[in-house]
Amino acid sequence: MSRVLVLNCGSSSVKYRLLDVPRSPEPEPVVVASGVVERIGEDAPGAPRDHAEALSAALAGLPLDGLTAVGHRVVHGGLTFTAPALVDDVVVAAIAELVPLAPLHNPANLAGIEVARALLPGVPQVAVFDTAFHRTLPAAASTYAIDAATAERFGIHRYGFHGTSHAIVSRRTAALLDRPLAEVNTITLHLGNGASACAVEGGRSVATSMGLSPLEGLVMGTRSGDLDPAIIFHLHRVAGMPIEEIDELLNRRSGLVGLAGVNDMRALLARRATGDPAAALAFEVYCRRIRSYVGAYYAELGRLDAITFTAGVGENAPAVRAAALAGLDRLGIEVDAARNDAPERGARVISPPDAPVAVCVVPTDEEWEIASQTLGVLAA
Ligand SMILES: Nc1ncnc2c1ncn2[C@@H]1O[C@H](COP(=O)(O)OP(=O)(O)O)[C@@H](O)[C@H]1O
Ligand SMILES: CC(=O)OP(=O)(O)O
Ligand SMILES: [Mg+2]
Repeated sequence: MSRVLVLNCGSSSVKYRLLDVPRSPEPEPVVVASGVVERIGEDAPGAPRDHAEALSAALAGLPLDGLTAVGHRVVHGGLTFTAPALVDDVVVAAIAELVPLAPLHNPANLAGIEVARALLPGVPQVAVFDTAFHRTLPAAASTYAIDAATAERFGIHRYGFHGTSHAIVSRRTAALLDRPLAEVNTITLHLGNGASACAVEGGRSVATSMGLSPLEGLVMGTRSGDLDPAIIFHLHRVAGMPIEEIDELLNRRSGLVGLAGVNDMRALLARRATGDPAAALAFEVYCRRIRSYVGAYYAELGRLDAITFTAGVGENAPAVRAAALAGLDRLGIEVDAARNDAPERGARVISPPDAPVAVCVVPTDEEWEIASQTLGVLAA
């Protein structure tokens, strides 16, 4: 039995989960404790001042005796990290060097690592990167068509994110269909606050919608996803917006919140149900973008066995699943209304029985994937 603490440190929150993992062959982890400390750095009574205070609060009272390891979610591993890494000073320095590529995410991840090292001396710490799963992208998929020397010099490259989720969800899709992973081609749709699509060919990521940063691709709660880069020049030159303000606009005031004033899909669906035209349009833009990626990745894969929805929206919003895949029956993609609307929670198929493409809902479990990769590093 191993006990692993998984930490996902965001800019204003720390999510933690303590897992007991029995020995193989088929380890089913037991969640000992889990929770979230929010509002870090907010100027409010009771809000933790910084990550150190938040993490101390989270760890207080947890049964950490005999802890085997701490697994950290680190969003950006650049090209440096193709696999999870045992944390030492060299790894910390390498993650710090990647901060300019993920200014919203990596500093918080790094703070979590530093604080956990200080609070839990002697416990091995492992960094598990969102980007690592996508290091299998073929060059043609990871290369932006800009001046090659400039791209090389400044690390302009499609890195991809949500890799732990796309990895575990594509594996669980193959298991759900009772087929070997190596034979299954899947499009995984991770629709949470951040959202990304991934084409997975026999377990390997071959295309993904997030790129240099987690801003590209699908429409998200507060992020725009894809847009014409000239919009940025226009806002700068014509609207006179400083670059920092445009960054903030596209990352925090766009997507669903920009279009309809709410970033939460539940709130958006409630507004749409009242006939709010802005909410209806935001929903259409959100679902249409997903459909475009499904079409593109189907073409990329050539043969498609499954489309899998996951994360908060993907697992819980039948209306999004139905609308995103509407009109694709000529491609063998169909959603069965009764199956889609059934209030089930586990991994399940929602397409009609003999459909050529299995449409699935598979709950993600990034924490379990991080714990399992963490133990993998220690075993290596
Ligand atoms: N029952 C539901 N119906 C529709 N959307 C939901 C439901 N439950 C959660 N969501 C949405 O899931 C999103 C959060 O997804 P989650 O995967 O938890 O995000 P995070 O990226 O923070 O891990 C929110 O937009 C929320 O509205
Ligand atoms: C990379 C990313 O977008 O992460 P999240 O969905 O947690 O914001
Ligand atoms: Mg998430």
